[in-house]
Amino acid sequence: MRVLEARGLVKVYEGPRKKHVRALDGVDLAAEQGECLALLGAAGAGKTTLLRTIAGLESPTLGEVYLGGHLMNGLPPRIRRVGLVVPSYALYPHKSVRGNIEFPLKAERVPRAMRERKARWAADLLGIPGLLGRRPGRLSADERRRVALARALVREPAVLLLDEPLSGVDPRLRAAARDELRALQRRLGTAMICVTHDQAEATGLGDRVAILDAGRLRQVGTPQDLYDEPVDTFVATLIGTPPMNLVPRGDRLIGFRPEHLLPAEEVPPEGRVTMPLRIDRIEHLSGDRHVYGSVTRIGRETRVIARLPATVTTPLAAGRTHEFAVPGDRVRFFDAAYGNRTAPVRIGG
Ligand SMILES: Nc1ncnc2c1ncn2[C@@H]1O[C@H](COP(=O)(O)OP(=O)(O)OP(=O)(O)O)[C@@H](O)[C@H]1O
Repeated sequence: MRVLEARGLVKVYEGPRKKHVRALDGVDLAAEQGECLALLGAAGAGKTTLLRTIAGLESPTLGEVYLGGHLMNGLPPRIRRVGLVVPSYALYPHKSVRGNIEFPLKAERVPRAMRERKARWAADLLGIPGLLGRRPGRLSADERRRVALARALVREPAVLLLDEPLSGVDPRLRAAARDELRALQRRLGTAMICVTHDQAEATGLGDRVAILDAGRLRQVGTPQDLYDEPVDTFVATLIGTPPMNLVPRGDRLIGFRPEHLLPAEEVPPEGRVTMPLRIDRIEHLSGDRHVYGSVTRIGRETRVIARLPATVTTPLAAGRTHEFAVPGDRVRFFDAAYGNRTAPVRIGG
């Protein structure tokens, strides 16, 4: 079931010296019940504006927001079935954890007994029932994050909007925090939109990933779709580390991922594209070899990276040239002028 739909959202802000900023420039987006949609984009891409517009904290210049099939334009945030967590968590310092979690219910004049029951339920969900009497100032960053999530969940929203939910989490604990967030969401069955500027976090967290750039959605798809079938060089080089290699050839760019560029003897001859790679440097990373160098023959001489798994034991050394190859079905073609995906061209063996 579709719980959220944004249609043709445009948001124009008046910036300094009356210059207009198009923070959103025609965004169409939908989220299904139980789905986690990761919203990925660089600083200033419009991610926060999109969340705030869905939540009702900003009104769109053009376009509509539907929740549960109902038009939300003009309706205040408190009556929309959404929960929002901002990067700072924005907890009220003078209120206890219980006061913070109950706050959205109080604003709706929910009776005290019901408020207490719901706050307890949300605190149990986040594993923080022991903190209800504390003030935010006495909590760790992780505990504050849990309080903010409990407060966003207490009204049982149909859509949970999380702005950089893991940015305050110690990098070593992020994978566990991500799993926990997904488990929580599955249990509740809400839709979730998570903003991030980290591609690995977006593909790890999202059932689908929406890529926003300068207020426009470049592509929305499963992490696998974006990785295998990027619509343009922006997406191709954003998703995956190291990024996709792009070799200019006439009016095209020939794209292939570092993990698909292997010593030629490792690639079945049928349909492969071969190229000599002059090796500059080899890095060893958790069993893989990252080979840095330049390729020629298939296009203009270009620096590329090949990522070889530990199972590939071909002897290679800096300063040498070795024949490498990419399986034909792994090569992607882009228009050199605009970066859009194009039909394949023959580049020979
Ligand atoms: N209240 C505002 N008034 C004027 N311009 C704004 C306002 N809010 C955002 N902008 C501008 O709109 C654009 C999009 O901003 P937004 O905060 O939505 O991006 P973002 O993708 O969330 O970036 P970040 O990752 O830095 O938070 C930026 O150019 C920003 O400067």
